[in-house]
Amino acid sequence: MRFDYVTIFPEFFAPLDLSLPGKAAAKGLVEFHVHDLRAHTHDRHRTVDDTPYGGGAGMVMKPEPWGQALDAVARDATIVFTTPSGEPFTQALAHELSTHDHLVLACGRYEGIDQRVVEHAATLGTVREVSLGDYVLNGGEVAALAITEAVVRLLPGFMGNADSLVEESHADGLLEYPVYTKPASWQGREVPEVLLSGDHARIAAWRRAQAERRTVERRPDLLPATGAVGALADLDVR
Ligand SMILES: Oc1ccccc1-c1ccno1
Repeated sequence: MRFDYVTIFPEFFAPLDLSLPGKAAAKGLVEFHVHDLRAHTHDRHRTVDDTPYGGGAGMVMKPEPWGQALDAVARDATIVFTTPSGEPFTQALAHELSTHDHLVLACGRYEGIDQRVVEHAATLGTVREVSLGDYVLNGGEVAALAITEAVVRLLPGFMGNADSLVEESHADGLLEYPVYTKPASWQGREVPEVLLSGDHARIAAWRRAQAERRTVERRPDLLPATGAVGALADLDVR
């Protein structure tokens, strides 16, 4: 799987050589290519932005550098524009993107990228406008790194123990249950007895109930998708 990044801050992607993405690259599972948008400017000041038509505060990213950059790297790719006005990035979308061979992460700044760039990108490949969440960042680079990590860890052969992917939060539409490890007693706080019982059926039931309770308490918006609403009436999380 190939990832291309178009950004005015290429140094933002230095962490890709570290940790999980770095190991995936070393395993030959992925390759990362970072492109400086300013390499596609032709004026002395390497200009990438200008004032918005229609007025308003801030600056808009000019179409010409983006058009040239995407023409160079994005043909037949899935082009992901990270933007606060995009579709929510979810575990389901991470899974979907992990099945694509070539992702181009287009990292906007300022008040955004001229909309005609998105239209042009759709003539090159498949366009997705994706938001990390309902908040505002200074640019799309942080979102691009988060999307990269969420996608790369789903690639076959990447996670040493693929079983761990099954029980993660959102893997089954629920939040993850609470986890414990040694010591069994810490500062007078005990590990729930059920987890020490060796009764795997009871442990599984307790974990499911805990995951459902957490989801009801913290993310009720997820419940219709899981069909777990009916089971919540008789939750037994002792
Ligand atoms: O706030 C942003 C600014 C630029 C590019 C992306 C974002 C963003 C915010 C949330 N997800 O993406």
